[in-house]
Amino acid sequence: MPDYTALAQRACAARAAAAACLSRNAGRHGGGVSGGVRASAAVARRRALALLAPLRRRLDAEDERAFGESIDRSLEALLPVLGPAFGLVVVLFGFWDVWIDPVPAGPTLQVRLALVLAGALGYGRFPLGWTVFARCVLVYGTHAGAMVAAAAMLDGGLALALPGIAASMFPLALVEPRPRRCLAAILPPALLLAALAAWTLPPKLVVNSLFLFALALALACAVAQTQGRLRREAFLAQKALLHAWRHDSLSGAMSRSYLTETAMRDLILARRHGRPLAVAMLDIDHFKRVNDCYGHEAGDAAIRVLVATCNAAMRGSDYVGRIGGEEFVCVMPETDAAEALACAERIRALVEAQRLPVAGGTLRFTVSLGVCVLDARHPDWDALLREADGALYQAKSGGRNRVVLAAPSGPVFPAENS
Ligand SMILES: Nc1nc2c(ncn2[C@@H]2O[C@H](COP(=O)(O)OP(=O)(O)OP(=O)(O)O)[C@@H](O)[C@H]2O)c(=O)[nH]1
Repeated sequence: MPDYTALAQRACAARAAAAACLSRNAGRHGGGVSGGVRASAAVARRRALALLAPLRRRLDAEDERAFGESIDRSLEALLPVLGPAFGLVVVLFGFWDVWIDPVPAGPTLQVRLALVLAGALGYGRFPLGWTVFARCVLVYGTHAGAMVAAAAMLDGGLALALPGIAASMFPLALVEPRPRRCLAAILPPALLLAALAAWTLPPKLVVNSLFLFALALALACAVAQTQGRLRREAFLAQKALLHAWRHDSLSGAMSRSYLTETAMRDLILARRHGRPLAVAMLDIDHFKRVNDCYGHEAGDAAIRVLVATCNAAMRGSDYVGRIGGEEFVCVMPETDAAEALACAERIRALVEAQRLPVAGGTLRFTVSLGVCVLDARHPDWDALLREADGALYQAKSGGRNRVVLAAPSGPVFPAENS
């Protein structure tokens, strides 16, 4: 029976300690009214952040890095197309200069051409070799800068060209959805615009132009933010799909298709470099009995334990995949027959030593393994697997709970208690 009096006394003491701590903090931060104002500001900030949460889709650090790399890859592919298209538009706007004011149209065309040519260095990876983001800043900065500078050379041209200059921010916001980076690219031509507007336009027009530009900038940032959120969601969905395709949902082992794809690549590499590669095909012994005696949940638990055991017994570069109900294949690159047999025996012994608490008792089970090492007799992955399957069949028919090497004179590891 709990001592309720003692519990109540402890609760009162805890409340008093918390109140003392709060009043100490209030004193430290100015206390009184200003402490209260600060607390409500913090609450308001928390509420605002909660409201904005759907817009601020956050990924963990690893996903954010992979997401950034995917954005960089798409930028890398788009820059050689969008960059020259933007450059062409900037140069063709020379006709607009002629229409607005033919006198300075020659010099404005020279400015446009010079800046576009300078920016063209960033269209491809060469000759600068900069990161794609740095090249994006160079291309956008010079091209938008050319529009700003040429418009400023015309009488009242900056105010007239403002919609065109502002519109150029939106394609950027679509291809670079990370708002800070987007802003970093927009900032240099925006500062140029502010400086030249202040210099060439009457004060009212300066205020008007800057206000409209700020409005367009805010909209472009909102586009980048929304685009970023949508693309992050698409990135996560794609990652989940890929994971589901690559892994068995029950055991976490590789799926059959992903295992085959990965193993075929390793097999080609092993053959090319003359390196050894071994596979072990394994199958739980009398698994039907496990299911019948302890139920399917216990059978599922045995499958998960088997995969965890394989992963624990193998090197980090080895991998295991599920190719059937209770049939698995371990692939061991850079592994010769002796090492593969030792690893397979380790798996067999570890599984045999397991005691799995399940409903209705403690489950013990064993596995049989057929090991095969890649050699000239195996033209492809299927041939290697066929031979490992043959060795597994021998292990089963030889009494189960054992390892057999797929070679006529290959060593066999009989189980101690089989
Ligand atoms: N619990 C569970 N059972 C499965 C799963 N996949 C296949 N099985 C069962 O695995 C059993 C396979 O039995 P068999 O192919 O007859 O082989 P076995 O009883 O292991 O006998 P041997 O392989 O000859 O030792 C069947 O009863 C399947 O229902 C699974 O994901 N979970």
